[in-house]
Formats: sequence, structure tokens, C-alpha cells
Amino acid sequence: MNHQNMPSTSDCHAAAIPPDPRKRGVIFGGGAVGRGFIGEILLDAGWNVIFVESSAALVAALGAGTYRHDTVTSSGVHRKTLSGCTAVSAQDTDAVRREVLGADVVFTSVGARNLPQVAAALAAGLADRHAKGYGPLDVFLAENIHDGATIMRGLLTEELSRQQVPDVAVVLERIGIVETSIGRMIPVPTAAQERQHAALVAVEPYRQLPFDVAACRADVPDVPELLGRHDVDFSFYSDRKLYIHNLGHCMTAYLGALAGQDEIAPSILDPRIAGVVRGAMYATARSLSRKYGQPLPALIHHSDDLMERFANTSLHDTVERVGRDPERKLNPGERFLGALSLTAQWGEPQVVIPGVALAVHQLTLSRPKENPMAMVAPVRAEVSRIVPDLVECFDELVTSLRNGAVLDQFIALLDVPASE
Ligand SMILES: NC(=O)c1ccc[n+]([C@@H]2O[C@H](COP(=O)([O-])OP(=O)(O)OC[C@H]3O[C@@H](n4cnc5c(N)ncnc54)[C@H](O)[C@@H]3O)[C@@H](O)[C@H]2O)c1
Ligand SMILES: O=P(O)(O)OC[C@@H](O)[C@@H](O)[C@H](O)[C@H](O)CO
Repeated sequence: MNHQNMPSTSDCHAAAIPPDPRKRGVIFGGGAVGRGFIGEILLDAGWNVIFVESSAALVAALGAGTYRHDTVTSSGVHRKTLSGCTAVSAQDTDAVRREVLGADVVFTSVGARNLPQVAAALAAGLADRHAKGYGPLDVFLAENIHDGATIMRGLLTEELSRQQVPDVAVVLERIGIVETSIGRMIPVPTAAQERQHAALVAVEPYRQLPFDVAACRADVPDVPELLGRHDVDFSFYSDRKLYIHNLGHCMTAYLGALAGQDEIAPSILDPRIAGVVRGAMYATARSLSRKYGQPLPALIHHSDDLMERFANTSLHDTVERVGRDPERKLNPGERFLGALSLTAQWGEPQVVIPGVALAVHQLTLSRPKENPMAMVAPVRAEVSRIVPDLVECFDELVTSLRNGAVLDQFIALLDVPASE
């Protein structure tokens, strides 16, 4: 869309300042992924970025127009200053509405639980665009959420109806809800980093963003890191992300916690943990290769590369961040039960069972006031439905964790090599 005619926040300056020819990307969420990844690739590609943020501190920091961005590897830091952004408060509904009206693309990166508020804010702007006869727009979901497009379309439908917008289906016909597969790992900034600058963010070097090109309604943004393939179903990428990357990552976090680690890198550098994690990642890699007819060596290479990336000692990613929200991670289709179903169908579910047991144990730890058995029961029922032969093994692992098993005791119960 050409924004030279856009009615937007800059209209009142139109006489004095020539219109900005850069395209406008609106990013809901200026957090780790929003500013550490999406903001970076859009700004590097010459886009104007408008962050919509609910944290006043981040609105102030990003609204200053520049922020510091560190890319870290085990051997050093590449530091740069990103510029060309603005920020509006998510609470300023009129401003958000104007920004959506003037957007060439929208991204969300707020966390799954915050999508309903984003849908409410987006809906008004989408209705305005429709009323003015604007062209199609894509909303990219930069979230870890299974079946996110269906969820977001449902939320927008509800919200447009609630706002009594006529022709909801027609409004949404022109809106692409585009799932992405975010592979870049970005830790929560430390207090020391926040003291240096409220928007400072440190990221790993990986910066490809596969997305569901088939879901796009508008032109694909001219951003080189966006990878859309017409010859491979996007579900291959989303499954690969959840069942290799997120499964292995979260198992590393929970096993690391059992070993008393706070960070991911030292956890995966422990050969006892690496053996268990590799076993699970290779099993899902083999299953995905069979399911999608994709070459196994590339998936094994992907798994090995991920394990090396987990071992980035400068990233200081924490077991807390990677393991957070076990309830969501235990949803059907998510990294644990989804990987269990996948491997039950294509082979080797037994190496995923320890992950399910660790996750349910983490859930009980995160809610010390609730009855643990009430939290275990629904997961156990799913395990029993998917792999009835492995329920006993699941019970044994959960019991050992409840009885305070340390890493060696837990690993001794597994049918995997202690190290490779
Ligand atoms: N950090 C990673 O390595 C990583 C990688 C892949 C995917 N993800 C996924 O990306 C998403 C974002 O994760 P993150 O790590 O950036 O989290 P984050 O907490 O760092 O960032 C989320 C940001 O959204 C803001 N926010 C919340 N509700 C909002 C609203 N209604 N409107 C506008 N802003 C709002 C928060 O203030 C916060 O700044 C999640 O779905 C996460 O699972 C994270
Ligand atoms: O964000 P979550 O809680 O779904 O998962 C935690 C991490 O595995 C995840 O954030 C990864 O770092 C990310 O998906 C990789 O880019």
C-alpha cells in the first residue's frame, strides 16, 4: 500500500514535512521478539517500525527512536544501534487504531495469553480500513502458539461482531492471518541490561523467519529474512519448531533445573542432559521426516545445530524463561503431547515420555497450593489415550520426580544412553 495518501498521525505535519516514503510495520509487543527480532529485520530492511506496547517504560524507550541491539555468540558481541522506530501505548486505543489504519504490515509478538487484547485493538483499525476501501493487509503472528491463525481469526471475528461492525466475514476476507516459526532465541533482558537502556536486547545470530506464505493476502514484505515456501506445507515448519526445537529446549530447561542449573547453556553442555535431549529431538526428527517426506539428514543437522545454539554461553538464556507456562506447553498438540502423538504414529514415543513427566512435574511445582494429582490426572489420561503401553513408565517417572529424584536418579529410569 502507498502511504503517501494515508491519513495517519503524520497528517498534521503534511505541509511542512514531506511524506515518509518508507513502508510502515506495526508491531504489537516491543518485547524480546518484537524488538529483538521483528523490529530488527524490518528496520534493517528500511521499514518504519511502530511498536504498540503495554509497558510504559518500553513505550518511552522505543519512542525515542533508537535502541541498542546486541547479537551474541560464545565468542563475542556484535553491537549495533537500530533507528527508525516509534512507539505508541497499547492503552491509547485511538493511536493504535490510526496506526493499524496506516500499516503496510502488522506483526504480533505479545504472548499467546495477550492475543485477545490485541484482537480488540486491531479490530477497530481493520474495520476503518474496510470502510475506507483499503487493500488487503497481513497480520503475522510472531508467537509460539499452536494453530494460532485459527485462534486469531476467531478472536477477530468475535471482536468485530462485538464492535457491531457490519460484514465481518467480508472485512476479514482481506486480512491474512499468517503463522510464523520463530527460531531465534532471545532471553529476557537482565536487570543489568535494563539499567544500561530500557530497550537493550541481546539475541543469538540466527535470523530466518519461515512463515505461511499460503495465508498471505497482501504482497509479501520485502524483508530478506522472511522465508515463504510454496512447495512445502507450512505445518512442516511449525511441527519442526514445536517438536524438535521447543521440545528439546524445554527438556533441557527442566533437566537443567533438576541438576540445579539456572541457565540453558550449562544445562545442555552437561552430557547426561544432552544425551536425553538429543534422543528426543532425533526421534521427532525421524518422525517428521517420515510424515512429511523430508530428508532425514537435514532434520538431524537441524537438531545438532539447535543443540549447539542452546550451548551459546553468552546468551544467558534461563531455564525459567524456557520452561515457563508449563500448562500451555502441556496443551494437546503442543510440544509435549503433540510430540508424543507424532512419535506414537511414526515411531519412538518412549523417548518423549520423560519430557511429558518433567513438564507435568513442573506444572505441580508452579502451583504449590493446588492438588498435584488433579494436575497430573488430565495429562495422564492423554498419555493413556495416545500410548496406553507407556502409562506405567509415565507414572514411574512422575512418582520419582515427586519423591525428589535428582538428575542421575531420573536418568537411571530412562531407556536412553546416559551420554553420547
Ligand atoms: N523470546 C524468545 O526466544 C521467543 C522465541 C520464539 C517465540 N517466542 C514467542 O514470542 C512471543 C513473545 O515472546 P517474548 O519473549 O518477546 O515475550 P516478552 O514478554 O519479552 O514480550 C512481550 C511484550 O508484549 C507486551 N504486551 C503484552 N500485552 C500486550 C498488548 N495487549 N499490547 C501490546 N503489547 C503487549 C509486553 O509488555 C511485552 O513487552 C511469545 O508468544 C513467545 O512464546 C519467544
Ligand atoms: O516461548 P515459549 O514459552 O513457547 O518457549 C520457550 C522457548 O523454547 C522459546 O521461546 C524459544 O526460545 C523460541 O521458540 C526459539 O526461538
